[in-house]
Amino acid sequence: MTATMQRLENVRLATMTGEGYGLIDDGVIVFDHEQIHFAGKRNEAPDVTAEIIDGQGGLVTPGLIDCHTHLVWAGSRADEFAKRLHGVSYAEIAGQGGGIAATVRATRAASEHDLVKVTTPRLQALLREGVTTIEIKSGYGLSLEDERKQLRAARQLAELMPVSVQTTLLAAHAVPPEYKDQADAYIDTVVESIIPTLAAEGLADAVDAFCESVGFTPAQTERVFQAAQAAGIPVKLHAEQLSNQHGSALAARYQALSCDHLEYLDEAGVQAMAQAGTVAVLLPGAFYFLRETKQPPLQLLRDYNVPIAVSTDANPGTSPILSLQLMLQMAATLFRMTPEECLRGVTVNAAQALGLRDRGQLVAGMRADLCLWNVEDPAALTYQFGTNPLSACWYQGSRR
Ligand SMILES: O=C(O)CC[C@@H]1NC(=O)NC1=O
Ligand SMILES: [Fe+3]
Repeated sequence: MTATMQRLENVRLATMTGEGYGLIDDGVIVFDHEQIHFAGKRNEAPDVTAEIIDGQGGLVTPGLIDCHTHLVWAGSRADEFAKRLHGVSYAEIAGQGGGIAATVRATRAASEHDLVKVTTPRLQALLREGVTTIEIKSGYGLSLEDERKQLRAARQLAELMPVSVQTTLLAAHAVPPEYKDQADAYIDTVVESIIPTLAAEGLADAVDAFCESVGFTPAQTERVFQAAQAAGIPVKLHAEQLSNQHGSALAARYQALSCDHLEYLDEAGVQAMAQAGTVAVLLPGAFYFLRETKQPPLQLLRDYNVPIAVSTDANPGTSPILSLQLMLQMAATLFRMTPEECLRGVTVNAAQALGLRDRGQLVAGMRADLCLWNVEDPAALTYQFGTNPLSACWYQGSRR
């Protein structure tokens, strides 16, 4: 134990251990910059010299984890949003050079510094709501130089702000304009150059792909997985978002950390994910923004004990949403997840979706990333939105 020991008391702990909240009333949590040293009942707490913090009867959870974002991008698609509401179709907008291509053009034109600058307020919005770990994907560069630029910007944000960033290389997000109608040739570049080069530079903690009728085929996706495997990097997948490409079963064969979206996931895919220990990441923001109607198979995921995470999918096209607390509410209201499942979805299960075992629960030995909330019932974190009940947040034992 160190001189900077802190003892947060007079709180209720949502440890996120076991199946539900793992609640402990009249709790105490003892921590420093290195780790949590004790989380449990006051009468079992160690007698150590520490700075005492009165939690005033609030609720303590692990720091929140947003495990699926495209947070680094330049430009805006607000104009497309307006056009759609004026009756212009997606196809017309794409034909006018809109969609992901518009964000690719703007991101390619931005410098690494520009990307850090425009992403900072987005990240600040998420930190204000208690996010202490975030995953940030590339995927708007679609060339070695521009994918590198996005991932370097993501790494810089972790240096500049009190948050842990996991990067994901999503070069297989879309076919860039210079490879129009040559998807296989672009995948050649992705697997032969972009993945091995950026893996060697330590810029990618995971590799992802968009396996979809409007994205890449399962065969092209598998080539991406094989390149990631050769580079020793785990994979995840945008899967079954708009149709059933059986991408989840493919990802499970590569022990994917997670499969994400999953509105069109079938039982074979659920079974494969369960056997591989792959996490299901549900993205209610994109479901809502696209006015999707096909629900992810929540009961099947429960029946097969597939861990379920929830995330913002923050991106300029299908989920321009910078509130993880709103995702808790939407996951409950739109997908009918229970409040316990929702909170587990942004803590312990979100950590597993990123392959992280040192966070997401209030357990001795884990990181001291903590949120103190001005609520009594943990369900209030899922029930309400538009108000931020966060009283205090500690990142690696330091109050933010
Ligand atoms: O429209 C965008 O900018 C990204 C869309 C986003 N990417 C993906 O693979 N699925 C999505 O919903
Ligand atoms: Fe996404």
